[in-house]
Amino acid sequence: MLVFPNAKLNLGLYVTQRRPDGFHSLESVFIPLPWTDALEMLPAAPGQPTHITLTGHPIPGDPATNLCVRAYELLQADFPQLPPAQLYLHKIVPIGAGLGGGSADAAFALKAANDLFGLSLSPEALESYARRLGSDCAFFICNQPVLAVEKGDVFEEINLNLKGTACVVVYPNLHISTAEAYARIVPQPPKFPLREALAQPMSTWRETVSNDFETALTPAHPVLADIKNQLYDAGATYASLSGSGSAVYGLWEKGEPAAVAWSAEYAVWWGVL
Ligand SMILES: C[C@@](CO)(OP(=O)(O)O)[C@H](O)COP(=O)(O)OP(=O)(O)OC[C@H]1O[C@@H](n2ccc(N)nc2=O)[C@H](O)[C@@H]1O
Ligand SMILES: Nc1ncnc2c1ncn2[C@@H]1O[C@H](COP(=O)(O)OP(=O)(O)O)[C@@H](O)[C@H]1O
Repeated sequence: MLVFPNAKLNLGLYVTQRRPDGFHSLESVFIPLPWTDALEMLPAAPGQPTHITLTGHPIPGDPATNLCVRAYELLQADFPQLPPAQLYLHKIVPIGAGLGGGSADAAFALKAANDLFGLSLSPEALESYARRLGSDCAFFICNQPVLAVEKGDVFEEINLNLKGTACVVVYPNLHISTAEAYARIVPQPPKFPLREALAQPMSTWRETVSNDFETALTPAHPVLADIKNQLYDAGATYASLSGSGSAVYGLWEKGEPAAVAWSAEYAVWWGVL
């Protein structure tokens, strides 16, 4: 079974509270971004253990602890009938970019195992496995725009239609660890409630929708502000850091992005949402 785990963008991100478990409560709207990896899952050859073959961007860490393998093993613990699996992951989405790529791979591995081996798990059951793998992993089970609260793993519906919006995402080849990014934040309530702000025309978001990580990380990484300014110069209606960075995106409510000569060291995706 071949699936294409997609990235996500955060529209607004407010870190509101430090929780007793050391994690943080947040408020953010997650939307799917059609920048994808490719993940294939099939039963392993007879006598072979579960194994992952990795191509594309190198992924830090031991392949045996790759999030796709961990997702599969989590299901195997509850469904001993699952055979060893052979996984192939071609990594395209930048890592440590605030695009949730690793979480997407894990969520799509859960969904692929469910379909391939007929486990008949509901979306809610898959979400509870996903929550055990990462805070933003559960989003990728239903993979539609939501207002995320708590640890980013509890969702409220939001009426937001960005279909047809042009989008440019720029990753400046800067790996920012999510844990370190959270450590730089002083939690506080949002200045403008996110749901209400996003209900207004996109042209107002520049003044009302922000990302606490962008404020905290830009002084140490001025390249983030440079990219954002270039996106606005190219006509973006709204531009922001995604998640804990370092990818910065622009959205065009109408029209097309003007051409920008991005550094050859950057990874750039553009398309329509
Ligand atoms: C910041 C966000 C916003 O969408 O996205 P990314 O920038 O990673 O894409 C997410 O909260 C990232 O979620 P995820 O990447 O799944 O984080 P996890 O693996 O669960 O946690 C990594 C580390 O981030 C911190 N963490 C994460 C989530 C949260 N609500 N509070 C936290 O304090 C903890 O220090 C944790 O050890
Ligand atoms: N399949 C995977 N793809 C990406 N990262 C993975 C994967 N499996 C494990 N990881 C680990 O997860 C970390 C965070 O990855 P990622 O989800 O891309 O970050 P972010 O959500 O900040 O963009 C990486 O540094 C890597 O060590």
